[in-house]
Amino acid sequence: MVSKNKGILISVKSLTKELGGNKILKGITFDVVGNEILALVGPNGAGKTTTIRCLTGIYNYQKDQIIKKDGLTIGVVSEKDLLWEKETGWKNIEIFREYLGGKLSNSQIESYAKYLDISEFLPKKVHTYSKGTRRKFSFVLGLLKDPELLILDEPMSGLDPVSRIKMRELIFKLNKEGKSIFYTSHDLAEVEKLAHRVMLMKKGEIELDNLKSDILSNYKNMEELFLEKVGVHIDEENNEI
Ligand SMILES: Nc1ncnc2c1ncn2[C@@H]1O[C@H](COP(=O)(O)OP(=O)(O)OP(=O)(O)O)[C@@H](O)[C@H]1O
Repeated sequence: MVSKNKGILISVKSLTKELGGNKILKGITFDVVGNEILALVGPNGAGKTTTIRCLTGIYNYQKDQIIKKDGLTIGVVSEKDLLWEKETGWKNIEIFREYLGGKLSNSQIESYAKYLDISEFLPKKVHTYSKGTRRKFSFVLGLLKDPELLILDEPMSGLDPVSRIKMRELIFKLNKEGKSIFYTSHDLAEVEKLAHRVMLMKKGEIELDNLKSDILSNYKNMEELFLEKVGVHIDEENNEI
């Protein structure tokens, strides 16, 4: 059923995180709202994965810095594919279902796998999967709980162009069905196509948080915004390396 709920799913308030004695997140504040595709972009090392690790509970945080809606179900696709290598795809599904709980039936899983062209791999052991197949398989695992919110860390990295288009269409479909998506990406053209709202993070701070439509009324494209916000000027005619 399509939910029109635009309420707040996660409220992040002045979130800080220190790792190895360095302040990685410097008091970031934002909301993840219902029925939205929210993209988090930013240079390498900005703190995107750290933010996701806090949201998904891999890193601890102060209770009042992240407040989740009661009963919120979250499906996660981490930056690294965390899979049982010596087991088959189906066995992985069984294990994750047991540990995380899962609502999806095997036939629903099959249909996602078929759409992403990986159903032939489900009976095979995970260590035989290519990088792209792993990514797609991890995405299917993220759907196991039929979650209200999907948190995806670079879900399309390593995917070929057709697979990217398919995953984008699948994310659109999941969003139309009522799911919210919070994801990180370095592919600004992709973000321009997929996201409703964009947050740009730099050195552990949120530099910009705006609707894509508003951004594109002020900038030629996401790349222009990104370069301005990270403070890079590229002279394309006299570009020296
Ligand atoms: N366990 C750790 N100990 C110390 N520093 C860490 C640790 N994990 C990450 N960092 C540092 O935290 C900063 C943010 O890292 P993070 O992985 O969140 O960035 P990111 O925006 O996801 O980068 P990328 O785009 O490269 O994936 C980096 O400077 C990184 O070196």
